[in-house]
Amino acid sequence: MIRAGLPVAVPGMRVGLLGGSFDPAHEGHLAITQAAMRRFRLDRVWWLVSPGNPLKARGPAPMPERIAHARRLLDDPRVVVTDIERRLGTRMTADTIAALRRLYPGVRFVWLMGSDNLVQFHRWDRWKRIAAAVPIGVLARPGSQTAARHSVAAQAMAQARLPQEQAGTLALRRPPAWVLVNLPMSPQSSTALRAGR
Ligand SMILES: Nc1ncnc2c1ncn2[C@@H]1O[C@H](COP(=O)(O)OP(=O)(O)OP(=O)(O)O)[C@@H](O)[C@H]1O
Ligand SMILES: O=C(O)c1ccc[n+]([C@@H]2O[C@H](COP(=O)([O-])O)[C@@H](O)[C@H]2O)c1
Repeated sequence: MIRAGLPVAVPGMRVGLLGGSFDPAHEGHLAITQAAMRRFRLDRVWWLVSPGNPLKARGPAPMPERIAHARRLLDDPRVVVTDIERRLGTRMTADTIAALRRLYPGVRFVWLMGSDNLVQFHRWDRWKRIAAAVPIGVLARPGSQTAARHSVAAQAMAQARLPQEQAGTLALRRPPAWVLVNLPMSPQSSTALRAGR
């Protein structure tokens, strides 16, 4: 599939989707991206730089600034920084995923998130539809693993959880399917960077 301004992917390719504000991008994003590629056997990871998280009151820095910084930080041609949500006009993840599945038939998408996001995943718009549409790879983030394991979404999706040893099959699983993997964790956050810490 080739459409101006959108990343290229061919059927069968395994593509991880890391949505985020990236305000700014940091070592934590790099660490989970590398871990996701390795553990979930992904061919690519797309950083979906969000026009604005629907649950965050504060508006982020301008998109071109966030994208330029993310690209400067990256040194891996398998990772693509994209403003695809702005181009598609989607803001809710459920809509973004539906649009991507239409645009890229046969591509194996996996939604990626830090474990802090699993804690509040049940508050996302149509979260069950997201879980029914794509496998989900959750990456441990300091301070949130226990809450993530006991979260509303984790409990509701308990039957669909894979053991870590099967993480490599995630992209080929019929959703709902999810796994929480441990990794050498990064304490970095955009909030801390914005505060100059
Ligand atoms: N250090 C980290 N470890 C694990 N996951 C992370 C880490 N930093 C960010 N993530 C994950 O990356 C995705 C995008 O995160 P985001 O761009 O909001 O960064 P953030 O550091 O969480 O920002 P903020 O501090 O502004 O909330 C989310 O799924 C988040 O859980
Ligand atoms: O769709 C939703 O309701 C929704 C609610 C909260 C967060 N998200 C998405 O989750 C991703 C991580 O957001 P953030 O701001 O924590 O980086 C990003 O792609 C957001 O658009 C999506």
